[in-house]
Amino acid sequence: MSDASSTLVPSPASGGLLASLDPLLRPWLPRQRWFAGKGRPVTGFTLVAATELLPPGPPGRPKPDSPGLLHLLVRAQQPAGPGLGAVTGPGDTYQLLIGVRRTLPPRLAPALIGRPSDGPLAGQAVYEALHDARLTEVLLERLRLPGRLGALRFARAEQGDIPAGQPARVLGAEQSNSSLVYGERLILKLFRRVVPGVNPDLELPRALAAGRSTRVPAPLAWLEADGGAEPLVLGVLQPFLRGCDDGWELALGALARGEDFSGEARALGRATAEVHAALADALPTVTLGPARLAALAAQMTERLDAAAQAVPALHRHVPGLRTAFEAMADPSLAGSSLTAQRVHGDLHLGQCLRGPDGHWSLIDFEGEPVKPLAERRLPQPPVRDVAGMLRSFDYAARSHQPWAPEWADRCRDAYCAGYAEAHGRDPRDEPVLLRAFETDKAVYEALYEARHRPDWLPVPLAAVERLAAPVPAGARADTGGPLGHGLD
Ligand SMILES: Nc1ncnc2c1ncn2[C@@H]1O[C@H](COP(=O)(O)OP(=O)(O)O)[C@@H](O)[C@H]1O
Ligand SMILES: O=P(O)(O)O[C@H]1O[C@H](CO)[C@@H](O[C@H]2O[C@H](CO)[C@@H](O)[C@H](O)[C@H]2O)[C@H](O)[C@H]1O
Repeated sequence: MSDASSTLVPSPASGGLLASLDPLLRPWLPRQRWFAGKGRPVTGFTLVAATELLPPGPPGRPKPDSPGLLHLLVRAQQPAGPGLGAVTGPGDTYQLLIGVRRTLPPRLAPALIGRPSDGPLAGQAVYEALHDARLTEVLLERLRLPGRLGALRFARAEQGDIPAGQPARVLGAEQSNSSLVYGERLILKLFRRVVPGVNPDLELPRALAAGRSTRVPAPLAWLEADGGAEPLVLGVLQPFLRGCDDGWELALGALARGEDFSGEARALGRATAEVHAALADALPTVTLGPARLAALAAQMTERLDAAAQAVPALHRHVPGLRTAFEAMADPSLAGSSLTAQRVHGDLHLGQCLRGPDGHWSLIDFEGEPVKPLAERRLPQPPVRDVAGMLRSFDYAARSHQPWAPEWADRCRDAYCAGYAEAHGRDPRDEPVLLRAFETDKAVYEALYEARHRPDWLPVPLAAVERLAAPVPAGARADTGGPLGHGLD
């Protein structure tokens, strides 16, 4: 363990701090859902930055035991794992919000991280601050007032109210990050694993807001830290879309009731196409000629090979899956060029929220969390998002007992039809591309599930089996064709 700072200046309060937190954080961090380095031991921590957002009150007076709020950026040292990609190499940086109290009220007991035995916080309760209403209020107040504090910078959008005094609740634990909902009016997403550079989850919603898109909540404020050449985006505050249902829950509900979901799938296709059109208007597009398409195919093959090292069940499918990427690299099959633009990057049913009026919004533009930031920000063929949604209908159908393949086929078709209505291009007319992107996504999912939810691994593996089968020439990607479930 070392307290050496990197490019960020630790506050004076940080001396010896990390050494005393180390024994607490080592077992606690890997248990967190958002911890990206699962499966490898944490061998130590380096302090990147420590900022006191609220100094703890002195015990006794004026208020007995008022809490302190400490903002920490810590680098967790881990041995690199095989095939796990750059972002989970040694030294991912995590954002922690730490509450400190001498006496922990019983309601905060589940948030306890531990009590350091030495150092500046010796004997005090150190806990996850997001569960303490007093501390989440401090965070909101900071976001209302732009400015700097230590390594942190608070910024506000030119437009949009941020109401004060909103009580916060922590959103459910099944997230790659952590979110606080303030008074059912605002939602603050706090990124957990943070990297320097422009974060697409701030960049794209801001660009869409500037273009007056109604499909994405506009950022109201954000929090960054100095990160050398480029800042680290730590959190984004947005309006909370009240009374929304997410597409995943709605799809599972429809399945459970034996209901068709193709009307919603069609509306989702339209919403996706609208967001794509707005992104293409707002941000640069590029043409991918044969060489760039071949390079893209090569990257997908590399990802496949790396994933197969980490997920042995993928091994026997590698030759079949490679054919999907080879076909994409072949201009006679895939066409000689296509347009790439900024896309969502990790679109699935859980990222789609339907309002009480039936209007669909898209959220979470962070991209696939395991990919390096630079890669997530590259223009991509929009079919990447389409493929993500097609996979999601398949996921929903597979998580239903009994498996409902026709339900998924209808949704997949309707989604593409809706997309075509709003965009003018039907994704099913590009079966080679669609198969390549669906394959790339299923491979990503296999890696994701192996790492985070091993019980779910059979879901992407079933798709892998289907996608590894050779495609007859001239086939169209519809429910009766090679991308449908007929081959399962
Ligand atoms: N603006 C919003 N309004 C309402 N709910 C939201 C909003 N943004 C996010 N959510 C809810 O928060 C959950 C997690 O948000 P998300 O951005 O997907 O975080 P993560 O990247 O950690 O998964 C979503 O599934 C959704 O239920
Ligand atoms: O929402 P996140 O940004 O955290 O995305 C990650 O987690 C998702 C699961 O929560 C994962 O999505 C996969 O499972 C979904 C069902 O839970 C399914 O609808 C998606 O199609 C499937 O990809 C996503 O891949 C991952 O990046």
